[in-house]
Amino acid sequence: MTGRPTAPHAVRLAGLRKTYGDTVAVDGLDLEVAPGEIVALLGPNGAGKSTTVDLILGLSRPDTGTVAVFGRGPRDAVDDGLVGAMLQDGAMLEDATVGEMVALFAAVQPHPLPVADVLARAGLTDLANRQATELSGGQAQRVRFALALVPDPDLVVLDEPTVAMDVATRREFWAAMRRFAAAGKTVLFATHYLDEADGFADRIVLLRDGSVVADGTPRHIKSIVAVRTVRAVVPDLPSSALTELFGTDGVTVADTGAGHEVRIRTADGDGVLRTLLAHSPGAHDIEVTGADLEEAFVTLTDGRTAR
Ligand SMILES: Nc1ncnc2c1ncn2[C@@H]1O[C@H](COP(=O)(O)OP(=O)(O)OP(=O)(O)O)[C@@H](O)[C@H]1O
Repeated sequence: MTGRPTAPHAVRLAGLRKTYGDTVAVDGLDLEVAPGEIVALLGPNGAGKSTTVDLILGLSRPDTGTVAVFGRGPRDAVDDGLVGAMLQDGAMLEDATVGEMVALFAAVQPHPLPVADVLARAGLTDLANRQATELSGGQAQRVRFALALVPDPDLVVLDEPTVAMDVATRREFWAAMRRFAAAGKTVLFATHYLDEADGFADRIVLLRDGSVVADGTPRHIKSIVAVRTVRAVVPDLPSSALTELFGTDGVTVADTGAGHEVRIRTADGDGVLRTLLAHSPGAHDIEVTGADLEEAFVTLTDGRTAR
């Protein structure tokens, strides 16, 4: 099949399972990504992100379940130039410049973007004549990004795209991705970086042990766990009373001289605040802060943190 897709889903995974020996890398994964969505696959080491990416790109086959990319098999979608991929370990060609590498890849695509255009979009115009093997880690990542753009794809799939990029390069990279997505394209990226998922994706799929444990906007993920931190200085209660009221789990008490500074992590910020003020009317410097994605992630993955 050729031509631009009209399928309702950019990616559709159904009942996907992939094992390596005794290791279940992907465990009954169902996922639908609509055209135009920007989706982050977020999870700790070994959650199954790279395996899922490989299955979507047709680089490996599932034990059971199905993968459809714009309604086609993943290999067909790639061959038709619908998918651009940026993998963690894409090798650089020996004896080729950056420009030559991009041109070589463009030559085998059904509807490539012009090479100069790709180089400009990836911020590589000034590096076009550099040997591909003589690039810094961050520059090599930009070449991988350029190769993902070459097919003029409708979907890009990125596995940990900003590893090895410094802060400025990372910012430029996401700006380029935003321009790509603004044209109505679909982006699916795997990441450990909570701030990137939060800042760039409009949907986060949180994976653990090969399954989806949460799926929604960053705001939704945070609302599921509704973690709040209540902080206050309590001048009129001993720390034993604070422990009696709030327990020790998620509670820290520090002696400040002018009283105790207490921090309480809770799903019920309002309730904790009411109890605190009922027992300590003199409590002051009170702060209630909402969950950030890091906290949501830790809670949803049973305390296991990203990298
Ligand atoms: N080729 C392989 N052979 C054996 N086991 C594998 C292979 N690829 C992945 N695994 C195992 O499958 C599980 C999922 O790995 P995967 O690389 O998909 O996770 P990930 O979320 O991408 O992790 P990371 O963030 O560390 O890249 C892990 O337990 C991993 O050790």
